[in-house]
Amino acid sequence: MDLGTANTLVYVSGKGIVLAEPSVVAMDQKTKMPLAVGIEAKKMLGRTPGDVIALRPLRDGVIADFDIAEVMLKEFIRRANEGSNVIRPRLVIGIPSGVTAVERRAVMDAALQAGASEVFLIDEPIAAAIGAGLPVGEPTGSMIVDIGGGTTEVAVLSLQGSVISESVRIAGDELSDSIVSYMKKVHNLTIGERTAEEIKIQVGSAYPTPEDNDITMEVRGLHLLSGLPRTVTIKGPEIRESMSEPLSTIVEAVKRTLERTPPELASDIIDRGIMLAGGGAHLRGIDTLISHETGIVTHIADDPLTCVVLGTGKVLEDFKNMDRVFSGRSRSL
Ligand SMILES: Nc1ncnc2c1ncn2[C@@H]1O[C@H](COP(=O)(O)OP(=O)(O)OP(=O)(O)O)[C@@H](O)[C@H]1O
Repeated sequence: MDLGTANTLVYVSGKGIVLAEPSVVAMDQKTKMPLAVGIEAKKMLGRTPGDVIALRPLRDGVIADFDIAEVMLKEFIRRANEGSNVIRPRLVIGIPSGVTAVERRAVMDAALQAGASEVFLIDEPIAAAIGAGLPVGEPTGSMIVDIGGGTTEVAVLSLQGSVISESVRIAGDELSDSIVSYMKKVHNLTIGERTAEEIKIQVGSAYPTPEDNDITMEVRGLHLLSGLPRTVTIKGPEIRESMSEPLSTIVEAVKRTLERTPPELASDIIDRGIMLAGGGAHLRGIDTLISHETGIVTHIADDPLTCVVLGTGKVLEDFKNMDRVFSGRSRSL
């Protein structure tokens, strides 16, 4: 399972990826009953009546609301397990490398309470690198940059382990938040997080291109001064500019990791290049920006959003040979 801030994906041994849903739960505030989990709940974000709330139980890659996370995990495990005769499955979960022991424990406890028989944790950068097809098991350096919703994970890996790694709690969510602030400050327009994400995906970019100025989008929101709905047309370059701060934090994390990399592994990375994974790798021009700032060729994984779950899946399928990759393990029930 890739238990992500933005999306949760589940891979079942022998079947492949069986579930990919937003990490969102809609609850009835009065009865405390879940009304929807996943895609249906995401549609409700920012659009709920008074007694319904749509929540994201994870923030910055870690569990922010334990009870809601448990509800979500229970439902996803149920859906992934439908039609199978396994009652309490064994679970491998990818989590950010920078989390504390308490945060790791919270993930294991939530998964056990949600129905898992045993839980293994794997650091997301290792899972992402395995999923992206990097030769993680060999004595050669590979660099992975996984830009998710809540965290950006940068790691240099060799022999199934992470030699140097850095996890910053700045990723796709902060890029969207910067757009919300920019729209408020410059266009006097209040927009929700879903609209900001749409802007980021449709017109956002990390590096200038000649066609940038032609990319426009009509954005609807509430005008701050009149208090009424208003439509504003925005252009690519202003949105890129609005995201410059979180983008430079991501680039700095990559540079710092490179500076700390032992020379032999650095030479492997120059040969192989940097691999980008996570939904943020889809941001237009992010590969060019990182390549320009580091001087190292940067590739985007084939399907960045599925790298972590594919990596956990490969570990699950080859459990005996991959036991060194786990960073945590619960006692079996
Ligand atoms: N085309 C796109 N352009 C820019 N950003 C995108 C695009 N598609 C998805 N994203 C962003 O990718 C992020 C989600 O990525 P992903 O599913 O890898 O994160 P996650 O695993 O849930 O998060 P984390 O690993 O931090 O817990 C979101 O912020 C989303 O807005």
